[in-house]
Amino acid sequence: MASVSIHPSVDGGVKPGKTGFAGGTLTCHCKSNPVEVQIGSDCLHNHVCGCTKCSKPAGAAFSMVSVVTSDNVKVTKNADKLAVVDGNALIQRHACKECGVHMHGPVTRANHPFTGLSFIHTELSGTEGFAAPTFAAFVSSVIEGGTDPSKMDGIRARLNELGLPPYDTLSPGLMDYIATFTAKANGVLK
Ligand SMILES: N[C@@H](CCC(=O)N[C@@H](CSCO)C(=O)NCC(=O)O)C(=O)O
Ligand SMILES: [Zn+2]
Ligand SMILES: [Zn+2]
Repeated sequence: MASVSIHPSVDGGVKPGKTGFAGGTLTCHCKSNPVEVQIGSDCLHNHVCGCTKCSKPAGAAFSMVSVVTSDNVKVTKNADKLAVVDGNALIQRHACKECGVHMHGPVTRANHPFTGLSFIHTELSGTEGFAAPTFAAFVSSVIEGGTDPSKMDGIRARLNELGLPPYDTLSPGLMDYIATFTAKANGVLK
């Protein structure tokens, strides 16, 4: 079963984060003049994501992605190498123009439940300690990325084995958070 590569950071088992971890520096894959992004806090809601938009390491079926508040994200080196992948997307993924790695993805859209958060890939940090992923999101979306549908049972079984419950959107907690935000915005809930 371990033959399915979910993501290199979890394929050998999910490693727990360090309590009180205060952040680290994310570095892109360029051999010279890499982009550096300082993260000033631990991450929240870390998960593996099967969607086609998040950047996945070569050979991996999933990305690993989490959020921090955007005030905890600072591009400290080679900011000129960054470009927004899709200006129309909710998550403004800033990728290195040379190596293609997604370095940070702020959400700035008005009146969205994720506004003020930035999506990051903590495996780009040389320092271990960021909070571990706790679930798998957009699992069925790996088919959109080219995975044979016949592999889905094995992929979901492997995710369960790793302790990453598979969902086809976000986790129930995050979906409830989004629905609560929408209900309040519509005046249905106080
Ligand atoms: N089936 C689509 C799903 C893409 C999608 O909605 N991705 C989510 C999760 S990304 C991290 O959890 C999302 O919120 N996207 C917003 C955005 O990408 O701006 C597919 O696979 O493409
Ligand atoms: Zn790069
Ligand atoms: Zn995604």
